[in-house]
Amino acid sequence: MQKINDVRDRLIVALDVPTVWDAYRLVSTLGDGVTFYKIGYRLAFAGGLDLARQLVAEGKKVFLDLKLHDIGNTVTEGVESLTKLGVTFLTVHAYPQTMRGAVEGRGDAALKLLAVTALTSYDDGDLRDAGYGLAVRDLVRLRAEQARIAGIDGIVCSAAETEIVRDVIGKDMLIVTPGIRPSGSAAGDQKRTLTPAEAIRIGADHLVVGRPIVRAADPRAAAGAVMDEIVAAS
Ligand SMILES: O=c1ccn([C@@H]2O[C@H](COP(=O)(O)O)[C@@H](O)[C@H]2O)c(=O)[nH]1
Repeated sequence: MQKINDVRDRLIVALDVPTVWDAYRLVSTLGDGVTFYKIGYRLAFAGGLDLARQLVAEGKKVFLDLKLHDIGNTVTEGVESLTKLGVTFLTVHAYPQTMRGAVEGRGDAALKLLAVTALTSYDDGDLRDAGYGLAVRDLVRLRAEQARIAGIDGIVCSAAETEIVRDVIGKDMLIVTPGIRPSGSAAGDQKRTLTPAEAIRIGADHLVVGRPIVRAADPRAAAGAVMDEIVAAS
């Protein structure tokens, strides 16, 4: 069982902002209440890797959401480079070759690899459009099983699939869930959403929240409200 010692680590705020300066301002606004940040494409391509190093040096945890996917050797070499950043989580797409390459590249480093099963903005129709013959739940189940076999540390899925995934991966792997929407907040492009309380109650380990906090009129209050829900449901 992966133990989360500090309940604050269960909330991961997605730093989906245009510049490193915006990111710093947000981190400073959120203060000690938020300990874990996700850096995705927007910021990674705008100085976000240096920011990741800096946040780690300041004692924050960082989830690098790069969703790597390439031939195995290239993934291995990319992951080897990323182990030097000191971040906690890195995502790869849950394709068997990709995951095996990532595990090889990670080697003995402390970095935890997360496999993205089916993006939370997808429903069964989107999967059909992309050429898949499986429903979301079946694809998530298959990929979670392949991730376990490949030696991956955790699964990214909608919290709605937590029970299916837990059944396949057992207690020793993590379940990290984007697509979290506090009640009343806009879903945006997310199609498979749950509230923070629902996600925690059903057994998700970490919740990723972006726009409901980042775009809130008062991000600190929004993050505080999500954290209160997490604590109450834990
Ligand atoms: O399946 C996935 C994988 C990653 N994400 C990322 O999480 C955040 C969610 O942001 P919101 O603003 O709360 O929707 C975003 O950075 C995505 O790239 C995901 O949503 N779904």
